[in-house]
Amino acid sequence: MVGGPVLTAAQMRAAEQAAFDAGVDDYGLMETAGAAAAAIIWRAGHRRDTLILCGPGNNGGDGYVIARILRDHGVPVRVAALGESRTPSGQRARAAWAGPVEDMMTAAPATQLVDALFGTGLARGLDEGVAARLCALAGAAVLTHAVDLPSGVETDSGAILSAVPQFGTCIALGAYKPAHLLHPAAGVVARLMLADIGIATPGTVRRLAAPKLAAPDAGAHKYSRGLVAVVGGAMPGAAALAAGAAAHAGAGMVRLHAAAGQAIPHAIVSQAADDLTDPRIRALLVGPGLGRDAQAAQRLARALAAGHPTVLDADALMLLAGAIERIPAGAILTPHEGEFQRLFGDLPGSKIDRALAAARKSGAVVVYKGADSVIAAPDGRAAVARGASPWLSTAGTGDVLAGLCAGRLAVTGDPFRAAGEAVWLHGEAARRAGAAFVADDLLGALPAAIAARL
Ligand SMILES: NC(=O)C1=CN([C@@H]2O[C@H](COP(=O)(O)OP(=O)(O)OC[C@H]3O[C@@H](n4cnc5c(N)ncnc54)[C@H](O)[C@@H]3O)[C@@H](O)[C@H]2O)[C@@H](O)CC1
Ligand SMILES: Nc1ncnc2c1ncn2[C@@H]1O[C@H](COP(=O)(O)OP(=O)(O)O)[C@@H](O)[C@H]1O
Ligand SMILES: [K+]
Repeated sequence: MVGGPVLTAAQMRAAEQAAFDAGVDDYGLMETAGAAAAAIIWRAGHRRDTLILCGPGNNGGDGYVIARILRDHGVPVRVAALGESRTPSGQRARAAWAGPVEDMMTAAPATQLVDALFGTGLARGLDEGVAARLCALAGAAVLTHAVDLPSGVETDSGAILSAVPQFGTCIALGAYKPAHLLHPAAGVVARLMLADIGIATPGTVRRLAAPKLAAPDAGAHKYSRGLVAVVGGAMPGAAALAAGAAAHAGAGMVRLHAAAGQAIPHAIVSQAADDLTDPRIRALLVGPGLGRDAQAAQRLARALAAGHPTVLDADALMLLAGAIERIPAGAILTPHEGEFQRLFGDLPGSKIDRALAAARKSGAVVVYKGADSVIAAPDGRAAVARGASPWLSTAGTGDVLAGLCAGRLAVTGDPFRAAGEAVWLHGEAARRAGAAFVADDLLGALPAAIAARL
């Protein structure tokens, strides 16, 4: 479920320093990084004429290494710099290129553009003229690659500090950085590649990867696979969507506690009374369509008192604003931006930092939703999803996600794992549903999304 590590600029520098302290050669590491990036660019572009933009730091140094290697492969390469190289490794790489270096502001465009202007050392936005030139050269190219990061994005927050063009590929060196996964920066890159540079990059924040799921074993029965209880409320459709998602997510049985007579899938057991005492309940979901009146507050209180592993979404989160101490330890919370703000206020740092702080404060696994969903656990683990379909921005998809969380929680008993699997399945179902789907369509796409991970 967890993929490659996600390191901030400071953590990446520390990882490099640890490698240097252990005897790795400074310039050798740049050669390794440049070679890894060059291999990816060569596979994409072969002998297309190429312009490599090199900045003054080590990102530029990578660019000179890439230029030399591509030239050795017979690629017609030109290099254009933004000033002199200021780091010892960058200077050495430039000397080893031993070819002409044009001025970036006047260099002619090429079919393939490589951006090696700035990476993790970017301190402020590019000067307006430089950013405009980068955009013009990228716009004139057919293939575009950003080395480590697109120049102009803030490594740790994913903010865009100056105009950045769209890149076909970004080659993350050694580890992902938050800007590879967090919006708006994540949106300027179509394809993200991780290049191994041979150093250890330890970290508890990872990219969310495809999970490995298991089919029920031969002796399974509906209760052994997990009973999910969904507490419905004022808006019956929301709880019905969530119950359907929980059933498709692998739970053996789903009970929907809602007023009788509403349309729900036949597989869902409807029960009018809120009898939540059944000890076989492995996950309880409350929030979608609950409402926020006194009756809703009462039903929430009963659900929390039942003491089952709990998923809290939507109205339940709004009702708990100002009372996060009522959130049971080990629960899963699935707030969107508005709900997150109401629950936790204005926390500092990146979306990853905020999700981690919220998980620590609440003692719950927090699924901080959006185009870049962050799943954070109180113990400091986090997984960041990239590339969710923007078609998910339609009513009811959050209810489906909450149901998936409950279903996976019933199956696995592990809130962090369950939340990660749910976010991945939700994203995969959306990808399979294509364009212009509605929340109900996600349910139909779930079996194939699950089958693909068995
Ligand atoms: N430390 C290492 O040996 C390695 C570093 N690597 C590369 O090095 C990059 C980091 O290198 P650096 O720390 O040198 O940083 P960068 O190459 O990202 O740029 C830093 C330089 O640009 C200047 N600068 C920052 N923002 C500017 C702006 N808006 N306009 C003009 N100048 C600006 C800084 O003062 C500094 O001189 C990584 O992203 C990666 O590409 C890789 O080669 C792997 C090995
Ligand atoms: N622009 C977007 N791109 C990708 N995913 C999105 C986008 N907007 C919303 N989502 C996802 O869609 C779901 C919406 O949930 P939510 O806001 O609770 O909606 P609702 O309450 O209507 O179900 C979340 O899983 C969220 O991560
Ligand atoms: K770059």
